[in-house]
Amino acid sequence: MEKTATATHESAGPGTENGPGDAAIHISGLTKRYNERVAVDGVDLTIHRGEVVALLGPNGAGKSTTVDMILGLTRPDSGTVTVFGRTPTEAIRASQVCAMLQEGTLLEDASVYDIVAMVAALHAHPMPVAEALRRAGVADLAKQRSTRLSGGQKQRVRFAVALVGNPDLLILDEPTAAMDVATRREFWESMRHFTDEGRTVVFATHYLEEAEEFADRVVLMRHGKIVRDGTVSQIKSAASGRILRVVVPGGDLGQLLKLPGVLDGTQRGDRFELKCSASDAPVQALLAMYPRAHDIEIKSMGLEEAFLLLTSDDAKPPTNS
Ligand SMILES: Nc1ncnc2c1ncn2[C@@H]1O[C@H](COP(=O)(O)OP(=O)(O)OP(=O)(O)O)[C@@H](O)[C@H]1O
Repeated sequence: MEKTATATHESAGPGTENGPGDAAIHISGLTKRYNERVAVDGVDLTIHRGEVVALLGPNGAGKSTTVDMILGLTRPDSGTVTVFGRTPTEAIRASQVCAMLQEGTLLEDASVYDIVAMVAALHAHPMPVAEALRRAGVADLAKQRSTRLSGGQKQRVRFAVALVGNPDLLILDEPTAAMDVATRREFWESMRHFTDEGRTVVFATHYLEEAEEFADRVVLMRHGKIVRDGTVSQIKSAASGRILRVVVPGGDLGQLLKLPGVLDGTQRGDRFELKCSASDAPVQALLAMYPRAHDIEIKSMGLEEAFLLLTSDDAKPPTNS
């Protein structure tokens, strides 16, 4: 059976106004160690109702462990998690949260319809099975056995399983990992419909474009800690650098990397792409050293460059979080 977590549309439970009970998720000092390895390291995070939040970070950053603790599937070593003001277990018992996790097998030899219907029966206020199938784009697969589904189809069935509980909060761990481009687009369209209804969604992803397009807020993790938390544009501006593209006849990457304000770079023949600080110094120094440099193009960092910069081991710790 699919690993799911669920709850009802009842009141938020205990908690003060604008406090833990008011939030969809409230995390304080959350820490999890595996032997000597700290997977999640003192995370504080509040996610408000109606927010769509992307958890981003390189492999091993602690995203899945955080998600598992939000769902009560992993017990923290220290710190607390509340979901709508309750413990994760209470929220799950009360059926307010549903999840779509990375692994989790679908019941073998049952039809897609039966799988989703069985999960619906576990919930207090499920949505009609046909609606969950339609929203997840698997209505035409209703009679198929799960063993005969492709990886992307299985992911969509997992999505139907998560949706059928009709949750206020949906948690997704790399939901589109096995989907092709068209399926991914359909998935996010369906998700947009879901969030338009004012529900809260938290998703872990490696796809920066998904975070950019669908998240109100991006929480960037590295080595078990939150290194940035803000809107996509805030994250981009936190990595306040520039990308400098330039043709330098006879240029030498080693020399260019020594110029003031040049952080990193690549070379293809005479073409260079340099990651620079936001000041004018790198360009001035470049032209002083190579007056024949031409075709200079300067642009702000995109989310991908910001992500790489902020999650690299050389990244400076954030000053505002
Ligand atoms: N059950 C476990 N036993 C031992 N170590 C674990 C376990 N689960 C996670 N870890 C370790 O904890 C760290 C965080 O892992 P986690 O899976 O949370 O990261 P992630 O950001 O979700 O990575 P990915 O993007 O690769 O899924 C990693 O170093 C991982 O090896």
